[in-house]
Amino acid sequence: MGKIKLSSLFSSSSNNVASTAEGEAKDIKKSNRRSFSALSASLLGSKDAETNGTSAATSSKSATPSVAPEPASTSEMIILAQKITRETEKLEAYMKEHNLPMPSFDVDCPAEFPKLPDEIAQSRKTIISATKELGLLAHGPRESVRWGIWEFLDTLALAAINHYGIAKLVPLDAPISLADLQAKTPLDPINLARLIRLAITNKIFCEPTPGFIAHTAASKTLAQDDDLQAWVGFNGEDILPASAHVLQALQTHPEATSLTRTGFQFAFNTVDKEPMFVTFGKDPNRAKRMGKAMVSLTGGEGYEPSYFLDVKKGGYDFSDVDREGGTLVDVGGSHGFMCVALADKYKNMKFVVQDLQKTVDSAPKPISPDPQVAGRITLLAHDFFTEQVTRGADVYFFRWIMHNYSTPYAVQILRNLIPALKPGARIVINDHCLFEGSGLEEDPWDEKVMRRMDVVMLSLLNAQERTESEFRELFAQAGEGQVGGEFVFKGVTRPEGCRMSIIEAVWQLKGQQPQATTVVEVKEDETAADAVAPPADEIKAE
Ligand SMILES: C[S@@+](CC[C@H](N)C(=O)[O-])C[C@H]1O[C@@H](n2cnc3c(N)ncnc32)[C@H](O)[C@@H]1O
Repeated sequence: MGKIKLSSLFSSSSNNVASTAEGEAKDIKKSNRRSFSALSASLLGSKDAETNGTSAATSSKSATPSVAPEPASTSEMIILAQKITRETEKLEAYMKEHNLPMPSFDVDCPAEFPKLPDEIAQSRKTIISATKELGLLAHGPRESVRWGIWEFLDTLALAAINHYGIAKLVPLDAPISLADLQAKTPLDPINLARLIRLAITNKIFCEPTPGFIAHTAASKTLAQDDDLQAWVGFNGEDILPASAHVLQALQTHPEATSLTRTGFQFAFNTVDKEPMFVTFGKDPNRAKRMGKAMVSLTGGEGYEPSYFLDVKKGGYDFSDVDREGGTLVDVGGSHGFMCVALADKYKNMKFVVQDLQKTVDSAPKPISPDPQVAGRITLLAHDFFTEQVTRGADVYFFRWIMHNYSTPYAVQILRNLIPALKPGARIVINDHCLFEGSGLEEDPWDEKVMRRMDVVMLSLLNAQERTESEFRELFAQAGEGQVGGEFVFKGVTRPEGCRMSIIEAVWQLKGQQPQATTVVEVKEDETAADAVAPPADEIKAE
C-alpha cells in the first residue's frame, strides 16, 4: 500500500465538514486558534477502528468492525484479553522464528525491538493499546481517574533519578546497597530510596533483596544512552515545570498565542521577557540538553527521516524536481541532515539549508563526506520571520517547524515566502497531522503520543499540532489579501508506519494552472553571514 490520503479516509460527509468548517472559520476570523475537532467528531462518525489496531469494542459503539463481531454476550474485557492473546502469540511466534530475544525486564534484554515487518509491528502496537484499555476497564472509572492524575509523580521520580545520574552509579553487573549508592549522591537515604522505589514500580531498577538495588533493562538503557538521559532531563526539568504552570498561563492570557506567555515563562519567571529558545540560547548546557533530547526523539520509532524518503511506502517523490535540477530550501533545516539524505538519493537537485546564524555556524563542515552531495548543499543563515531570500526555488520544506508556532506566527512564516515564490512552487510541511475529532482512525498509541506532543507544544510555546483543516486554514490565512497569487492546498499524506504527515500546498497565479519552471536565483551564498536580520525574538503578528 502506498500513501494514505487522510481526507480519503473520511466519509462523504467530510466535504460538508470542510465547507461547514470553512464557513465557521470565516465567522471567527478574529480567533487566533481554530479547531474544527469537535464539529468534525460529531459529523464524521467513527471509522473502522479495527484496521488501525484500535479496539472497536471500546472505541465506539458505532464502529464497524472489519472482522466478524464477537458474540454480544462477550464482555469488552474478554474481547480485549483475547485480542491481547492473539496479537502476543503472533509477536512471540515471529520472535521465535527469527531467533530474537523475547522482551523481558531482565538487565540483558536489548534496549529496543528489532525492526519488525508491518504486520508484526501492528500486533505490537495493538498489544500496547489493548493492555492500556484493559487496565482502565479493570480499574473502573473512579479509580482510573483517581490514580491516573498521579502519573506526574512517576515523571518526577524519573526526573530526579536522572538529575542525580543514579542509573550510572548502579553497577551493571551486581546489586549495590542503598547505603553505598547514597554515599555517591548528595541525596539523603530516605529520599534516594523513595525515588528509586517509585521508579521500581515502572520496572526501572529492581530490588532483588531488601536494601539492594540492581538494574533492569530500562535502567541500564538509561545509564548507557546519553540522548535518552537528555530526553528525560528536558522533559523532567523543562517541560514538567512548564506544564505545571499552563493553568496559570491560561488564566492570565487565555488567548494562548504568545511565545512569551506560556507555562514555560511562568515556570521560569520570564513572562513577557523572552521565548523559550532565547532562554536556552543563554544557557549552553540547557540548549545542548534540548538538542540531544531532539536527537533521541527524532531517531525514535515512527520519526526516522527514512520515512520521508521511501517513496514506495508513501514518502515524498522528488524525481520530477530532480530531473530538472531543481532546488529545495529546507527552512529551519538545522544542520541539514534531511538535505544530506535527500541529496544522497537525488543526484541532480540542489539544496539550501536555512537556519539561524548560530546553528549554521555550528553545522558540520563539510556537511557530507561525499563531495557530490556536499557540493549541492548551501548553508544559509536566514530568519524565517523575515522575507524569504532564496527566490524562485521549486520546494520550500518545513520539518518540525509549524508545530512550534501558534497560528499568527505560522501564518507569518508562510507569508514571508510569498515574495520569493514562483508559480508552481511547492510548500511541503513535514509535521504531525492530527485526525479530526478524538482520533478514532488513529492507532491509539500514536494518538496518545501526538496528543501529548500537542500539549507539550502548548506548555512551551503556546503552539500546537494541527489537523488537515487547520493546515488548510493556515494556508488560506497566509494567502488572504494577495492579488497576484494564491496557495492551493493539495492535501495530506502519511508514509506507512510514520507518525509524521506530509502536508502540501502549491503557489499559483490566481485563476491559472500551476506552471513548472526551474529558474533559481539564490540571492545570498553561505559566506553572506552579515545578510541575516537579527533573529526575531518575538514577532508582532497579533
Ligand atoms: C524543531 S527544530 C527542526 C529542525 C529540523 N527541521 C528537523 O527536522 O529536525 C527547529 C529549527 O528551527 C530553527 N529556528 C528557530 N527559529 C528560527 C528562525 N526564526 N529562523 C530560522 N530558523 C529558526 C532552530 O534553530 C531549529 O533548527
